[in-house]
Amino acid sequence: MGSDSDWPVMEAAAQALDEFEIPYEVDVVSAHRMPREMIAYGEEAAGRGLKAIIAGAGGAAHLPGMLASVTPLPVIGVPVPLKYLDGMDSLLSIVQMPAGVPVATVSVAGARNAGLLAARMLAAHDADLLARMTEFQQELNDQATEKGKRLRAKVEGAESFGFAR
Ligand SMILES: Nc1c(C(=O)O)ncn1[C@@H]1O[C@H](COP(=O)(O)O)[C@@H](O)[C@H]1O
Repeated sequence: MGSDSDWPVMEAAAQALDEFEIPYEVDVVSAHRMPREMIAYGEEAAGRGLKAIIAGAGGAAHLPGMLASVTPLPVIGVPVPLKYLDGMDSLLSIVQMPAGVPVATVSVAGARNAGLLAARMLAAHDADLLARMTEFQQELNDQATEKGKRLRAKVEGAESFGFAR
């Protein structure tokens, strides 16, 4: 991430990876403030065995795109909302990449989905992880079904006491 101040948002990516027991590293690598280190980080990532990079940054968020330009690994960008502009600045600077240099951009503050997307990328080549991802999706399905059931019971219960829908 561009700064340690992004961690409260980015932590959700780490939590998602924890849930799938995927090892990861966390670091501050700013394109603006430490350009040489950022280039070295990107250039060395694949050789060090990393499989994907989740890059979160706020404001004029050049980090995800710059990393994508120096690594062949998939890069997932997380727009981090700051005090002004509600994250629109970060979203637009991450999502509007020129053709040839892709960054998979998640929603503003969508770090959990960034973690889950990285897990899916790894799962494409890992049968066990793929099975766990399928199980996870089934749990989401079951939870949504349960929510519908609870809501129907509540509304139908209210009606039987004479409340309007
Ligand atoms: N967008 C970038 C980059 C970059 O893109 O290289 N480096 C830092 N930042 C962002 O600046 C914001 C404020 O950082 P500070 O809280 O350290 O002042 C953070 O959201 C960071 O991601």
